[in-house]
Order: sequence, then structure tokens, then C-alpha cells
Amino acid sequence: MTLTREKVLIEALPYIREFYGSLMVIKIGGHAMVDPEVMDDIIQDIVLLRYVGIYPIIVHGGGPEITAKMEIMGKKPEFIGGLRITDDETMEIASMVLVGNINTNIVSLIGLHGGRGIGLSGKDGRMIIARKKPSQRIMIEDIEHEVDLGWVGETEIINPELLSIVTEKGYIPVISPIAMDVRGNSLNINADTVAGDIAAAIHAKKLILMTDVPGILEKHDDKSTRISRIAVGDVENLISEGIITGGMIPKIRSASTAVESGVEGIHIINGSVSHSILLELFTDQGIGTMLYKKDTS
Ligand SMILES: Nc1ncnc2c1ncn2[C@@H]1O[C@H](COP(=O)(O)OP(=O)(O)O)[C@@H](O)[C@H]1O
Ligand SMILES: CC(=O)N[C@@H](CCC(=O)OP(=O)(O)O)C(=O)O
Repeated sequence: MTLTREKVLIEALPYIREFYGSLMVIKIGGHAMVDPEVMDDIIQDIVLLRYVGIYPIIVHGGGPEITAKMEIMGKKPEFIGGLRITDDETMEIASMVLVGNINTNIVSLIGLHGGRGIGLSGKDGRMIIARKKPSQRIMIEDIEHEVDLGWVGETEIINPELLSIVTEKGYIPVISPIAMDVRGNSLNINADTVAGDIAAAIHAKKLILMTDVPGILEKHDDKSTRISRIAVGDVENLISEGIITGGMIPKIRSASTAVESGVEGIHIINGSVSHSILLELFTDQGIGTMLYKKDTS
């Protein structure tokens, strides 16, 4: 059924009222960014959120773009559990692509749409203090191997002060998932992880993870198998059963962290659908996969 224009606006009103004044973390995945038209729609939606009194905070990825740059430079990208093995050179490439390129492009687009973006990485204002992620155990032909991921980080502390300062002044922060450890080493953190940790630290109202699939699918190649709701308690089973794999693993784990920390609404949605943020937030039709905590009381 197609709604008339006025009905669409009326349907949005209770949501706008509910979300007015709230913080929302929106993670834009590298796959959702590949198409410039899609990216333009996403940023337009985010600027609109700011104009209706919501405080959006963008965390961006750029996995495919880092991979492309590595390949141009003759390096072979390798991933364990969705995390990129990051040697010295890869760390430099990741910073260049994420901080130097993608971040500034997003800030420019926000400006073009009449918003005020401010580019940050986890290093700014010591926003994210990270530590090197421990080696990962993986099985190869039934033999356990320990793999050092290199300069891959995990969050130790989030200092949200800088985010409060800039959001209160009306800016839209745009965060690259690069941080440093206490010794000043740069670390590459998965962008979903950063988004989940920030959402948890600032008690965001919502965490929206935008990717290139309609949500979590039971069968990867069949869009009609979307799981619309997943309880946090079922996440590890879905991973061990091989239903959730690759880049979706850090995404769903970060979503779980956020749910456990009290973030009310966590949605994994398809960024390539035009204006998917507006559909998710302001209409009765939920899209994507929502994560929730089973009420045990
Ligand atoms: N159960 C699943 N349902 C949907 N996608 C999945 C699933 N398991 C793994 N994936 C993969 O996860 C990808 C999204 O993660 P990722 O590549 O890291 O995207 P992004 O760059 O948006 O963060 C999908 O394109 C898909 O290939
Ligand atoms: C450690 C690690 O894997 N870091 C990621 C950071 C970018 C990212 O997460 O990008 P997407 O959201 O597009 O996947 C990487 O190097 O690809």
C-alpha cells in the first residue's frame, strides 16, 4: 500500500517526538559506501536527522577500499574472523584510506547537504584508548594454530567528552576506526566494534549498522531468509553453526555488546536501499535485523 505524502509525515511524528534530543550511532560500512548515489542518500538522511533534533554520530568503515589499495600496492589482504591482519605497511594504508580519504569525503558530503560534519579518529582527544588484540586460535585441517593479527586493536577505554562537546554544538562527528595504545602505537579496529563500543559508552538510543545485505540471512544467497529479530543469547550459536560468517561476525558481536550495555534499539540494515535510515526510524515497517535482549524477569 502506498501512503499519501501527508500520511507519511503523520506516521513519522510519534517517532520524531520519541527520538528528539537523543544520540544515535550510525555505522556506515565500506560496502554501503561503494555507490556514490547511495552514499549521498545516506548522508542526506543523517543531515535530516540532525535537523529534526536527533544527534547522529557517524562511524565509518572502508574495508573494500583498504583491500583495493592493498592490491594496487601488491599486498594480499588476509582476514581472521572478519578482522584484517595488519602489518606495518597495512596499518599505513588503512590510516591513509580511512582517515585521509573516506573520513574527509564524508565530512564534505555533510557540508554539501547543509550540515556541519567534523572528522575525528579514535586518537582525537584520546577518544579511544585501545590495546593490541591477543592472537587468535584458528583450526586448519583439525590442527589448532595461533595467529598474530598484527596492529589490530580492541577498545580499552572510550572517553566520550569530545563527542559531547561537538554534538552539543550541533556538529555531526564522523569517526574513523583508528586508535592508539598507551604507548602511541596506531591500531586498526573493526569499525563495527568501534560503533558498538561508542554506542555503549554514550548510552545511545540506537545503533544502526548499515551494510550491503538486507540484514542477517539464514542462507547468505537468499534475501527472503532474513531473520527480523535475534536474541543476544542466540548470537554465538549462529556463529558456531556457520550461519553468521566473515565481516558479519564483528558486526553482530558489536551489536550484542551494545544491547548488553543498554542501547535500546540495534538494527542491521541495508544501506544500499534508498533512504533506509528514514524507513527504519520513521515508519511502522521495520527493515533489517533487530537485536534484542530476552527479558528473563
Ligand atoms: N548470515 C549472514 N547474513 C548476511 N550476510 C552475511 C551473513 N554471514 C556473513 N555475511 C556477510 O557479511 C557481509 C557484511 O559484512 P562486511 O563485509 O564486513 O560489510 P561492511 O563493509 O558493510 O561492514 C555481507 O556482505 C555478507 O557477505
Ligand atoms: C581490524 C579490521 O579488520 N579493521 C577494518 C577497518 C575498516 C572496517 O571495519 O571497514 P568495514 O566496516 O567496511 O568492514 C579493516 O581493516 O578492514
